[in-house]
Amino acid sequence: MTAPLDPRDRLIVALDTDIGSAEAAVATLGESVTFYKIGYQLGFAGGLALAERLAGEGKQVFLDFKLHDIGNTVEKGVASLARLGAAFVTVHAYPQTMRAAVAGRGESGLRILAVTALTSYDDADAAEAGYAFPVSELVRMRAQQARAFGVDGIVCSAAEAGLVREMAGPTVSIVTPGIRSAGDEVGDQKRVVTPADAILAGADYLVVGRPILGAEDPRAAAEAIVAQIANAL
Ligand SMILES: O=C(O)c1cc(=O)[nH]c(=O)n1[C@@H]1O[C@H](COP(=O)(O)O)[C@@H](O)[C@H]1O
Repeated sequence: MTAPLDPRDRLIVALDTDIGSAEAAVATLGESVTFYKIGYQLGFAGGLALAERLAGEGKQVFLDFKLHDIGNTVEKGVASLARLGAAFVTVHAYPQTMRAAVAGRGESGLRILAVTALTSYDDADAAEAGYAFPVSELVRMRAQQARAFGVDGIVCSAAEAGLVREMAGPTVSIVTPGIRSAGDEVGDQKRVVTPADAILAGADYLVVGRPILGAEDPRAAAEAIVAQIANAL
């Protein structure tokens, strides 16, 4: 297991918002959050500078760009991202892409996370995308390949965390979005799990966006999730 010991460091808050709201959220969340995710919405609108600033201030940063392209482009792109000081970057879990990303990160310290099957997909969505087997099979196959290519972590639903641990081995980080507490709006997520159940299933990190940023008191919402993580450990 590579998981950090402090329950607080296992919560990754997804800053899916504009730059002004992201800066306000970071100020409001203060010491309650140590790890932030910057994806398409913020990354393409000033978020890279914020990523560098947060990393410089001692926060952990996860760049969620879900890269997928020809090997040369992925390798060079990851090498460029490695200079920003982030802890994680996502790529889609295709063999060429995973190999290239691992080559591109080199010894930089940036860790490659392979996205197996998006948490907004269920078996019907997988069938619509042309897969003749259930989502869990896709996750199983991709986790096994990720291990073979030396990928550092796996993104999946916590519903598959046990399966991923079995396939990907003891040292890979398991990162789980699709986290919802009882009563939360599910939105477009389909494979959702509560914070406590995600930890009990073996997740190392929980990615949470709207349930925190959309809460009346985001700091209290973050603290409540950290408490649920701590209780489940
Ligand atoms: O790579 C991700 O972070 C990711 C993978 C996945 O399968 N599902 C998923 O929801 N995510 C991201 O996790 C975050 C979840 O946000 P909320 O649904 O608002 O909690 C979003 O930023 C998604 O882009």
